[in-house]
Parts: sequence; structure tokens; C-alpha cells
Amino acid sequence: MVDNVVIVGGGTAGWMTASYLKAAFADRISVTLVESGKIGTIGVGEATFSDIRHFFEFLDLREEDWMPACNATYKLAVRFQDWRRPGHHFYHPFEQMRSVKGFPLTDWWLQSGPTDRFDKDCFVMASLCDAGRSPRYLNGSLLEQDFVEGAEEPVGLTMSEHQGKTQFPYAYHFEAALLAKYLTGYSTDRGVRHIVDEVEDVRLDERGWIDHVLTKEHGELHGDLFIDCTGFRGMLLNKALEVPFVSYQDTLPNDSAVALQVPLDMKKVGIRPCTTATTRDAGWIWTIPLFGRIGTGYVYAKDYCTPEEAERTLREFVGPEAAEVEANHIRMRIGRSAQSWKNNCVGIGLTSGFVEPLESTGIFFIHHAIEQLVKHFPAADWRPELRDAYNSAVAHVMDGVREFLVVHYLGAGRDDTQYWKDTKTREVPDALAERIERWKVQLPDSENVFPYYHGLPPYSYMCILLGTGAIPLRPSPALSLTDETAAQKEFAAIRDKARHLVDTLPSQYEYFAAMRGA
Ligand SMILES: Cc1cc2nc3c(=O)[nH]c(=O)nc-3n(C[C@H](O)[C@H](O)[C@H](O)COP(=O)(O)OP(=O)(O)OC[C@H]3O[C@@H](n4cnc5c(N)ncnc54)[C@H](O)[C@@H]3O)c2cc1C
Ligand SMILES: N[C@@H](Cc1c[nH]c2cc(Cl)ccc12)C(=O)O
Repeated sequence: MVDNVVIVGGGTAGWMTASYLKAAFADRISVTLVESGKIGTIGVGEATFSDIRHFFEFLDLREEDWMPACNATYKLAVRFQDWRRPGHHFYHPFEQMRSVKGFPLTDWWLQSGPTDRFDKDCFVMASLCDAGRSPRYLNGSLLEQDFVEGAEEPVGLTMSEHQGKTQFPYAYHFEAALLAKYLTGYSTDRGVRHIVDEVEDVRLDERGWIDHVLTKEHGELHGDLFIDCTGFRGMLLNKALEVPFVSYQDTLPNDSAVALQVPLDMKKVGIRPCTTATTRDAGWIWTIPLFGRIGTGYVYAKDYCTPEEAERTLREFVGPEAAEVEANHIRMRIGRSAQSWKNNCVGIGLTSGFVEPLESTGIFFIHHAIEQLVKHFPAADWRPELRDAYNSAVAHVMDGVREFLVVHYLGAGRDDTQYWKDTKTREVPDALAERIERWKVQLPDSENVFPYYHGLPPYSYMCILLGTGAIPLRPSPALSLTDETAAQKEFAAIRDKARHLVDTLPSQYEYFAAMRGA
């Protein structure tokens, strides 16, 4: 049996992996996590996919268990600010795309003479975001919409098996360091051995498999399976086992970031229920509202902007509240390891791969990797088929998300700086170029987007294409021959439901102030 797991690294990836493996295998496996007390974690990573609820459910954790400990808030969407033109914004929400007579509502929207905001016309959530509403009422009940809490839904599925069956209406923002701390307690309470020490060397056997890691003060740590959660360093997978790194920088040039954690007077400014991505001359700025502060940062390409310019831009964007706050400058390794699993070593987290956080995919990558590791967990014969299937699933998810992010830049309307001009001339992978030509004639659907599971449904592509605006789209010709009464009724129903929810739901600040007795 493979039942002795050693995890190196105590960031979000390390502790999500330790806690999930313990929830999956309990005392059938032993888990040791060693983390350096000197090498810091990346310290950011605070917005998620809605799928993260499956992670907490698997650990048998309810929102009231972990959200207060992590200063967590709700995320209904990503708000894209100034991507189409200055002053314009649109949302990419967690809300199923409605269909009328077999055609997506966005198709009918194109047919009926587009307005400036497809998102407000086709989704209820866009109005809730504009109004700063919570998705839950003060009594804790969830807003009424196509996902009904407590109704029969498939349980125990992995995310890839679940996609498309239901769309949960929100994700979370949380303080990454506080989540890691919370999961440390969860894990050690369930028997994970936690060692604070530095791994100084990785010792291989004659086959090139990891025999043990050598720590500064606790000697050799032996195990069957070693999980590399050492972040961008990739100490075990990339360095010791020499797995090469496949860069995405030819299509995604942003390789740097500068971050600030800014205290927030929530009572005065409220808590926006969405992550915001605001364009700047050489990239974009994220704003993540937490309970008590915002996490914000400028993601940029160093070929177009120096760290000093980036920090100045970010501080100007935030304003005087940032004056006393220390900036955290980060170099990002963009791309993925050629294989995340080699011999008896699996890389999870930044070691495995990373793309800029435009759609908050880092923690989704971790969650997906852990689910797939459990699904493909090795036996003592280490059959290569399990490893190969794992590597294929993980590579597809990252390659698919990469493609989805490239679409944001190809569609962006900004062309006022060299950085934004270059987003339109950079070479596009053939497969994506073909898909884009297809989308100009027929909106994205399950047959014409990236063909493997990567966490994003076709409606996500529709939102980005319709919101950014630079790629011309047109309605299906059939709609000009079809009566549009039913579609107009659907648009009216969305307007009515949005008005009702905005009028009856509390603001996100009111909700969390009440929940936390603030
Ligand atoms: C600018 C930026 C913004 C991001 N925003 C988001 C977001 O909004 N949403 C999202 O989902 N993701 C986001 N991410 C990604 C997210 O931060 C990471 O996926 C997550 O933090 C996982 O990091 P990690 O645990 O892999 O690595 P790290 O956090 O770097 O942790 C590495 C760990 O390894 C340990 N270590 C390293 N070397 C040794 C050694 N020799 N011995 C012992 N221990 C060692 C360190 O001490 C540390 O504990 C963002 C990333 C960046 C860079
Ligand atoms: N499975 C993902 C897909 C998704 C659907 N809508 C959004 C919006 C945003 Cl901002 C990210 C991701 C998604 C999920 O449901 O989380």
C-alpha cells in the first residue's frame, strides 16, 4: 500500500492537500507536512470559484465553521472594469445561462438589437452586484433562483463530474493566510504530523525516485508519496526530479505583481459582493473585498512597466488609505510543469502551474489536483496508467484556463498603450484561432470551446466575448425566422426578478455585520 505521505510546503496548497487527504482516507494513511518557518508563503490568493464549496463540504465544514475565521465574504461574479472602454463595466457571474426555444438568451440578445449591458439583460446577478447585495437574507436563506439550496442535487461528485448539473450562485473571498491557519488546525486535529523545518536536500534512490527529504533539524523524512507544495520553487518536482516547466508567457505576458492589504471602513464604503479587475496601462488591478480590509494588487508585464511604476500606479488607484501600507512585490512563474506527477512525487499548487489570477483560478487548480489525486491514488505497484491519467487531467485544466484568459485580451477594447496594442498582434495558438472564427458565426457552446474539462462552462466565454466587445459576434440566423415573444418574456422576467431581489436582499455589509454581530 501507499500509505505514508510527506507534503513539503505549508501554503494554501500544502494545507488544502493535507486536510483533504485526511478527510478522504482518515487513519488509513499517515500524512506529514513540513514547512519552513523562514520561507514565506505567497501571501495572496483570496478569490475563488463557486466550486470551492465542494471542498468544504468534503471536509464536512459549514460556512459558519470557517468563514468568520478567514474574514470571508461572498463573491457573486468578477466585475470587469474598463476592459471595453473607460467607464464601462460588465460581470462574469455564477448564474446559469437561460435558453429560449433551444437558443441561449445571449443569442436572442444579439438578435433583438444589443444594449450596452448584456449582463444586466441576461443575468439577475449583474443587478445584485451593481446594488452591492448579499446572496443570502438576514435569516440565512439563499436568494431564490435556479439553484435551490437543499434540493436534490448530485452529491459526492468531483467538480468535473458536477459541472453543468447546477450552478451555485456564489464563491468566496477569504484571507489566504487565515485559511491555511484554519486548515492547519483541522489537519492536526485529525492526525497530520506538522513539522516546522527547512528541507535542505531531496535524496533519490537508484531508480530516481524520492527516498527521503533531509531537513535541517529533524533529519530524514521518509515516505511512499511526496507532494511538492513548495510554490514557484518546485524544489522536489522541478529541481530534484528535473521536470521541465512549460511557459505560457508567449500568450500571457503578465509576469509580475505588486500587492497591498488595505484596511477598509466597511460601514462607510460597504462590501462589494464581487472581485473587480480594472485595466491599467500595462495590465490590470484586482480588488478583493474581505471583512475588514481589501486585498488589491496590480498584475503587469515587466517588459512594459517597472516595479516602481507599478507600485505608484497601484497606490494612486487605492488612494490615501494605502499610504501606510507596505507593498509586496511578486514575480510570477506563468505556465505549468510538463508533468505534475513524476515517479513518487506530485506537485500541487504553484509548483504544478499558475496563470495570472484574472479569473481566480489558483485555488481551483489546487482543489482539482487534490480531487484527481484521490481519484488516481497509486497502489504499491504504481501503475503508470493512473499517473498518466492524472497528468492529462491536470494539464488540460491549466491549458484550458490559459486559453480562456487569452480570450479576455483578444476581446479587450483598450488599444491606447503599446501593451494593449500588443494584445491583438501576439500569435494565437491555431486551435484557439479556429474557435474564435467559429464564435464569430455561432456563440460558444459545449461543442466549440476547449474540448476538455477546465472548469469553465460555455456561458463564461459568452460573458467575456460580449463584455469585452472587440471580437464581432452575430446572432444565429434561425432567430430572424423565429417569433421572439418568448425571449422578450424571459428578458422581462429577469428584470422583474432582479428588481425584487435588489429590493428585498440586504447589502453584503448588512449581512455580515449581522452574522458577526458587528
Ligand atoms: C499575485 C497573485 C495573486 C493571486 N490571486 C489568487 C486569487 O485571487 N485566487 C486564487 O485562487 N489564487 C490566487 N493566486 C494563487 C494562490 O496564491 C496560490 O495558488 C496559493 O497561494 C498556493 O500557493 P502554494 O501553497 O502553492 O505556494 P506558497 O504559498 O508559495 O507556499 C510555499 C510553501 O512551501 C514552503 N517551502 C518552500 N521551500 C521549502 C523548503 N525548502 N523547506 C520547507 N518548506 C519550504 C514555504 O515555507 C511555504 O509554506 C494568486 C497568486 C499570485 C502570485
Ligand atoms: N465551475 C466554475 C465556473 C464558473 C461559472 N461562473 C463563473 C464565474 C467566475 Cl467569476 C468564475 C468561474 C465561473 C464555478 O462555478 O465556479
